[in-house]
Amino acid sequence: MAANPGNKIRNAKLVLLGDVGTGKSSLVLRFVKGQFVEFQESTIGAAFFSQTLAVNDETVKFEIWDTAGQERYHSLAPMYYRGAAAAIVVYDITNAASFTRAKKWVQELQAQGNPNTIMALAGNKADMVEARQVPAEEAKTYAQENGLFFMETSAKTAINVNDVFHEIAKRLLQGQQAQDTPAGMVLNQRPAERMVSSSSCCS
Ligand SMILES: Nc1nc2c(ncn2[C@@H]2O[C@H](COP(=O)(O)OP(=O)(O)OP(=O)(O)O)[C@@H](O)[C@H]2O)c(=O)[nH]1
Repeated sequence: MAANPGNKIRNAKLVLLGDVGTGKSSLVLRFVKGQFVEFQESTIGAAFFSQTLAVNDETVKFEIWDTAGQERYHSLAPMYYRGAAAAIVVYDITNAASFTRAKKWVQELQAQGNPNTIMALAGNKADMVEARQVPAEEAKTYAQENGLFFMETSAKTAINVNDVFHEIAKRLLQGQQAQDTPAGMVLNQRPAERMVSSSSCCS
């Protein structure tokens, strides 16, 4: 649904974390540009994107940091998750080690991050069920026990990709109503847009 002109735009910093090759960049590319590439290059450092999403008559402008999964960039991660309103921790359903890594990211966020950060767990590559190593039920239980919401996604087929961002936007807006100044969000008064702006840099 398109937002009304003159509605509020809420800026929200969002970070993607997860093991190398789990599909973080691919999820962002799918969400921001509606595209998928089979041979997505590994991220160096981090890449920045922005995308707006309308929920009812309100608009969230996501400022997205897509971090590099390679271990050598681990020490940079706090720069990106600090002050984030939301985090998507990504694993690959065909790679059990990436689920173990995802749990470590959750632990780190819980220990170092902002307690108000909305956390999503995305089991990506859901189109590859024949190679599944992580049962959906196991991830769902883990997410419930740790205060995350969980979805299996596919950047390739687009299944649940917009839904993850939409659910985050909804929760951010609900949180906004409950709290006057939630961390990581800035309130602006600007004309409404629906998924209209996108940009990237720094990859
Ligand atoms: N089949 C399938 N392949 C995917 C999916 N998402 C990503 N890939 C592929 O997985 C590989 C890695 O994807 P990336 O998006 O680069 O993964 P990343 O997590 O950003 O990797 P780093 O930047 O190295 O941390 C690429 O070859 C993608 O085409 C998916 O949903 N399904």
